[in-house]
Parts: sequence; structure tokens; C-alpha cells
Amino acid sequence: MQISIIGSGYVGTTIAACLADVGHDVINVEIDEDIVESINAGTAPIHEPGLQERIAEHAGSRLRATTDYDAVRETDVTFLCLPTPQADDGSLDLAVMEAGAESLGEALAEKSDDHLVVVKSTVLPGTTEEVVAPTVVDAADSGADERISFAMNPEFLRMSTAVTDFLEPDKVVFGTANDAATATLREVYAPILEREETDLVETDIREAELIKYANNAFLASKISLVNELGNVAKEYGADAYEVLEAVGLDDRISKRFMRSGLGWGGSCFPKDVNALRAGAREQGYEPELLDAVVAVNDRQPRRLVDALAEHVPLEGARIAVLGLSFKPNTDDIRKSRSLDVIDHLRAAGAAVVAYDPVAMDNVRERYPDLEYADTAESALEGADGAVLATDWDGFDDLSFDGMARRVVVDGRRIDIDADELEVYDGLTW
Ligand SMILES: NC(=O)c1ccc[n+]([C@@H]2O[C@H](COP(=O)([O-])OP(=O)(O)OC[C@H]3O[C@@H](n4cnc5c(N)ncnc54)[C@H](O)[C@@H]3O)[C@@H](O)[C@H]2O)c1
Ligand SMILES: O=c1ccn([C@@H]2O[C@H](COP(=O)(O)OP(=O)(O)O[C@H]3O[C@H](CO)[C@@H](O)[C@H](O)[C@H]3O)[C@@H](O)[C@H]2O)c(=O)[nH]1
Repeated sequence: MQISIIGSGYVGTTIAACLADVGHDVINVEIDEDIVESINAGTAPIHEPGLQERIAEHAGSRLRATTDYDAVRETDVTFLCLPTPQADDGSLDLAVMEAGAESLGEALAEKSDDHLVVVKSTVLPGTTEEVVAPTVVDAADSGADERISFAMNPEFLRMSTAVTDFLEPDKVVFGTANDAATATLREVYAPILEREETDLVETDIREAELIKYANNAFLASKISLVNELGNVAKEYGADAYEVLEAVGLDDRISKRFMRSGLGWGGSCFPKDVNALRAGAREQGYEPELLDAVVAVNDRQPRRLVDALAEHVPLEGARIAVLGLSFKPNTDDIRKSRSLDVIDHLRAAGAAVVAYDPVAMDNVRERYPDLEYADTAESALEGADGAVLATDWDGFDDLSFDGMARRVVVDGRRIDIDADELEVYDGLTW
């Protein structure tokens, strides 16, 4: 099938490479020329396991990239993978979606065949039908509403496991308004739907939009509850990890997403929970539980720095922060809790030396004056204290010998050898 993908960021690039890998002809339409060049040269523009080899294999044949929207006319279906960021007041900012939808409509004005536009971006109920569709249709010529149809297909992939999550999902959700759209989506996903483990949910567009928010709200709430229980466990001197491991044996609860600590960050949970809160309020409903979910999460970095301050006077201290990405195996630092930790440490007068295996270039743009170390051990050299902020592989095997004071506060319950440490403290245990 001929597929175009508008926006080639974390989602657009990943799904383009994966759809090419399962046999489709895919073209990425992206405004950033560096990304376009990178894909066409066979180089992944982001760090994501499994992506580089797929882009290298298919670039120039089944996978191409361009800045020119006219390319969509050669395709049967277009996926919109544009950002849907958070506005200053927490609500959903649709400006980029609207701009992309308009460019798409203008390009489709000159296509006489039927075309399916699929919203892949995370958008609140009503957005596909009330914002995206009219914008595309208005920008195309008259009669466009007869030829162009719309669908919503939320994406559940996670950073760092994006390729396998897309190719081997628990579920695929098609929100459509007619059978032809469903049939097209079935064709796109045919190789993925062959897997027995993948459930297919076919529903209306509005439900598909809300399924994505409900999914993320549920997971973020689960982690905040786990963190609240962890904070209480620490007050009692009980080990939250032992407690929650036992709780997770109950099938209804499950063992997954039970790791307490610094809390959730990333490009999705924060903005999506906030968009849902703002959307609910707009509809006249007070989302009190979701408000608390965010409040608990926002407190964790401060709690970690307070815990460190109990062992090390922070003013003038040299503190190593290990792990800067919002989770391991990605260079994505969007809403990373590590950055909040750095802000609190600097506000308390500490000199921070930071290390991350892949995310330092991204952090450097935001903190050009921070000291960066080439290795975790060199960050620890001479430090008066250290914070473990992201649970990267290899952090369980660190030597703390070079520290001036061997004080470590762990925000992620990494299995380190704490025997030689002066102080080993955990955020929630
Ligand atoms: N990142 C994730 O893990 C994830 C997972 C599921 C869903 N989502 C959702 O998918 C959407 C995209 O997220 P992302 O993380 O890939 O965003 P991103 O910011 O990484 O990528 C968006 C891309 O769109 C490009 N772009 C901006 N305006 C454009 C335009 N007018 N025309 C063409 N390209 C344009 C940008 O240059 C950028 O490369 C969001 O709605 C997000 O909530 C993200
Ligand atoms: O037990 C846990 C699990 C996760 N986290 C934190 O939660 C955040 C999010 O982690 P994860 O969900 O693995 O990563 P994302 O890539 O943000 O993926 C989420 O957000 C995506 C974008 O919407 C969705 O597609 C995914 O299904 C959803 O899991 C990270 O900061 C993790 O450190 C914890 O603190 N404890």
C-alpha cells in the first residue's frame, strides 16, 4: 500500500520505518530538512532501538522522506503524526495539527481519487471530526468531502521500545465513520493483526480518541498511586518494593507499572493527563482524582532533593546526577524528572555534574552552563553526593570509590552494591 506520514518525529519516524518493514511504500512529509536528509541517507534521526537498522535497510526504496506535501497525492492513506503539545494553561494546543491539516488539504485538492486521512496524534474527543476534517476539506476544493474520509487510530508505543511496541502491540484501535475506512486500516495493519496476541478494537472516532487518554490517565494514575503508597511506606520504615510486589500478585492489579520513585515524565503522560483535565473542565466536570495524580507526581523530585539534603548540606556541594532522559534507552528528555531534580539542586546552591549515556546533547541545549561528565564514574569523582535519576542499564554496576562522600540517593530503586556507601537512601523505601 502507498502510505504518507505527516510529521517525522518519534512516532512518525518509527511507524514509517515499521510500515516499510512490513512491506508498504512509505513517504514521510516533514518540515525539518535535517530529518528529511537523515532519513533519505539511511540514518535514524532519533535514538530508538531497532530503528536504525530498519531505516538503513529501506531508505531510498520503500521508505522516503520529503518536505513537499504534494507527495501525499501518490498515496492512498495519510497518517497525521504531528505534535499536539500542551498550551500554557494546560489545554491541548492544536495549532500545529491545524497547520498540517491545511497543507494536507491543499495538496489533496489536486487528487481526484479517494483518500483516507488518519489522525494518529493524541487528540481530545471531537478533534478529528470537528477540527481536522473541516480544515482539510476547506483547504481542498469543493466536493472534497465526498472523496476524503477520516479516521482516528491512536498510538500506544513507548519510547525506547517503540519499534517492538508498534509491530507487536497488545491492541490496535480503529475509530472510523465508515466501512471503507475500516477496510483500508485493516489492509495497512494486516501483517500486525496476524499476531494472535494483538486485539483489534473497532469503534467510532470519538471513542478511539478517548481510549488513548483513558489509557495514559490510567497508567499515570497507577504510578502516582504507587508513589503515594511508596511515600507512606517510607514513613513507616517499610520497603515499598516488597509491599507492591505482593500487591501485584493480584491479577486485577498486575505487577507492571509498579515501580515507585521519581515519578512519570516524558512527552506523553504529563501533557495528556493535563489535556484531559482541561478538557473535562471545559465539559463541566471537575477531575479531582486526576488533579491529585499530577500533584503527587510533581512533588517527587523535590522530595528526592530534600532526602539528599538530610545527608549533605547542598549549598556549595558537588552533586552528581546520573541519568537525564525521562526513562532508560532513549535520548528523549521531554519533562524528564531528572531535569526537575537538577533545578531543585541548583536552587539549593549545589554544583551539578551530569551524566547520561545518550541524552547529554539534548540536555546541553537547555543547560549550557552545567558540567557534563564523559562517564558515570567521572561524574562521581570528587562528588559530595549522587542522585540516581534514570534507571539505565549499567548503573547497577557503578563504582562509587572516587566520591568525596559516598552518599547516594536513588530515585529509581536501582540494584546497586550499597555495602561500601556511607549513606544509601531511596525515595520511597
Ligand atoms: N512520543 C511518543 O511516545 C508517542 C506515543 C504515542 C502517541 N504520541 C502522540 O503522537 C503525536 C506526535 O508525537 P511525537 O512524539 O512523534 O512528536 P515529535 O515532536 O517528536 O514529532 C513531530 C514532528 O512533526 C514535525 N512537524 C511540525 N509541524 C509540521 C508540519 N506542519 N508539517 C510536517 N511536519 C511537521 C516536527 O518537525 C517533528 O519532527 C503527539 O500527538 C503525541 O502525543 C506520541
Ligand atoms: O513503574 C513505572 C513505570 C514507568 N514509570 C515512569 O513513567 C514514565 C513513562 O514511562 P513509559 O510509559 O514506559 O514511557 P512512554 O514512552 O512515556 O509511554 C507512555 O506514553 C506513550 C505516549 O502516549 C504511550 O503511547 C505509552 O503507551 C505510555 O506507556 C517514565 O518517566 C518512567 O520512568 C515509573 O515511574 N514507574
